[in-house]
Amino acid sequence: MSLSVALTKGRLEKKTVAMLERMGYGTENLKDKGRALVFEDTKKDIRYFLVKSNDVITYVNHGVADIGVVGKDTLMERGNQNYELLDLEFGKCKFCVASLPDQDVFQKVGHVKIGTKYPQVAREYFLSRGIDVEVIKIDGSVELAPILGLADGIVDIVETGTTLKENGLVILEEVCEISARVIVNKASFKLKRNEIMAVVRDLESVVKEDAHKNGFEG
Ligand SMILES: Nc1ncnc2c1ncn2[C@@H]1O[C@H](COP(=O)(O)OP(=O)(O)OP(=O)(O)O)[C@@H](O)[C@H]1O
Ligand SMILES: O=P(O)(O)OC[C@H]1O[C@H](OP(=O)(O)OP(=O)(O)O)[C@H](O)[C@@H]1O
Repeated sequence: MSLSVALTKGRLEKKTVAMLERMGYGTENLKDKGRALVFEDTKKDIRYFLVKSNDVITYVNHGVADIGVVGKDTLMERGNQNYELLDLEFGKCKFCVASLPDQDVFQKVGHVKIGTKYPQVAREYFLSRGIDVEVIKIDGSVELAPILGLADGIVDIVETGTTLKENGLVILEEVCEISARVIVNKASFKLKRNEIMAVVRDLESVVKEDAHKNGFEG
């Protein structure tokens, strides 16, 4: 049975395609893509869609894609109704709470205002800390919010730390680690278990090879 796979375009795209290539899959169409959005694997009975991260989850939720590759950040924000079968160990970054150095939101009396692209994650984190929070949804350049006084602090993704540093913000707490994950629609997993597991095992063998190379194993 053929498989449909939704891939996150943008930051995760290159590494995902490189991984498929190392698995011996036919990635020519994905690499030479022009403006196309659907790509047939030239060796396997698989078609790929390249979409934004939130849409990966939507396509997998609806079973239009059997498998999805998406960041843990997006899964945490949306909530996951699919199986999360594998950590691909790339696209690594962290969710952090940050602020200006003299505005530690964890020391503030009364409610704190947090600017973020991830309102659900921010709300849950502050509630778990027993802090009364007002979350302000921002679509980008989140670091501006405390600088301009829109919020006391932010919850955002930190990779190298450069954006925080260049804007004079500091990390107050690390919320959790993020990386790219493989999700599978539950009904698809019943109907196409063998085909899906073959892909997941191929992905896993590349992940393990890298872990071995990096000296994290054996
Ligand atoms: N420095 C980083 N900033 C943001 N995301 C990162 C970073 N490093 C890795 N990632 C991962 O890459 C995924 C895709 O990020 P990308 O910026 O391409 O798309 P996006 O978050 O949907 O943003 P946009 O709305 O601008 O398309 C994120 O969901 C996250 O898992
Ligand atoms: O720690 P760093 O390596 O500096 O990366 C983190 C930055 O990258 C992301 O922003 P993005 O580039 O997606 O732009 P955006 O602000 O428009 O979301 C994220 O929201 C941080 O601002």
